[in-house]
Amino acid sequence: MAEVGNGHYSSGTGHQYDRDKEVKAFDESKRGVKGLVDAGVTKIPLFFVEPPEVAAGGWSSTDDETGARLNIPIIDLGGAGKAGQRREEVARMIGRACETWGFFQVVNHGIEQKVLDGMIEGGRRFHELPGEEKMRFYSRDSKRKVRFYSNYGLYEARCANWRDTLLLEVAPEPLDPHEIPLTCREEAIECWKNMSALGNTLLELFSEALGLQSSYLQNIGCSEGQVLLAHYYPACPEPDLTLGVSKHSDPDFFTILLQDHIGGLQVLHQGQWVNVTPVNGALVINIGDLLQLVSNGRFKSVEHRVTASAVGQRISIPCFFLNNRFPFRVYGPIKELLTEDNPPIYKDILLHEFLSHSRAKGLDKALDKFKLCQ
Ligand SMILES: O=C(O)CCC(=O)C(=O)O
Ligand SMILES: [Fe+2]
Repeated sequence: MAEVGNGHYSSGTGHQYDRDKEVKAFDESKRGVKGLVDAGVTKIPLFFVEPPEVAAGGWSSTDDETGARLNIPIIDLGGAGKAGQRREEVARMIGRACETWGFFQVVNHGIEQKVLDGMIEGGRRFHELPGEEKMRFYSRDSKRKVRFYSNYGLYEARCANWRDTLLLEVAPEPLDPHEIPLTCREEAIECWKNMSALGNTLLELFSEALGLQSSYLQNIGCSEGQVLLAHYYPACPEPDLTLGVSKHSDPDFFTILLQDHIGGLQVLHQGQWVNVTPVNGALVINIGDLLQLVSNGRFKSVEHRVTASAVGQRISIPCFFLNNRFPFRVYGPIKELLTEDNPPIYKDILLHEFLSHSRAKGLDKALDKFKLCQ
């Protein structure tokens, strides 16, 4: 079996494969994975090939021990407003979902369907622009608040993913709307405003579920920074050999994710990959590493991945709640949550320490390094 992901690779045919050179050429084409598909590739480049035990074709299970299909919880936010009748009940349900799954879907979240559909279509229009037009947004410079790229960490990752991304850093500093590509400008602004409001409601519910004042998590800056992405997963000619996103947990406080009807997102639950089945109009919410940290491990930042598919294209729109513009902010387990029976399990850490470790680790779980007892 061929060995991949260690710089130089010697294929079964005996010729030398220069991985670094291929990766660089791919990056410098500035056309992303969509560019490969448009060029008509029928075999994926080797730097996309996951080891066989990792690729999606190798393992997937979605049933519990009774054979019933496992699913992440779906929570109805109707009546969960500030003075709503279901507020307490919903906070409890959310708390349970965050403790057990780290993932749930919400319906009746108050964001109009046309805003969601508009953003999916806006994302699609951007990624389906002619290559030359998209190229001018192509960048890996994290100082740029608007950038198109394929594979965050392309050069560091063991293996590339079958996916392109448009990134918009919408907060904490206001993003000049003129910087956003015209093909999705209005849609992105509308989507972000709505997701930002929903994010604040969720933070209140998370705070209440933890037994804290409603505004606690907002007050410590959990919704200060927001990054809106439009991922594009082209159809893949060899979907069993690669992934749309490798297994990872999100390095933020939490994520709101809009996905289209294609599917492919999977959550690692009790050792099994569970499909996050698309529900029309629903949004997927997941806890990130930083909420796991501040909740002292009570809320779980759960690993997930996206499979590649022969059908497509799939579009997803995550909004990450993370502020990487205040690198010297310190986060650690919230003191009010600690007792003799619940001592801190993590250190207090500087945001930039955590983020640079998380970046260096690529897409693996970074929080473990900051445990007090290793
Ligand atoms: O596209 C998806 O469904 C998930 C993407 C994801 O996990 C991420 O961007 O961190
Ligand atoms: Fe993720």
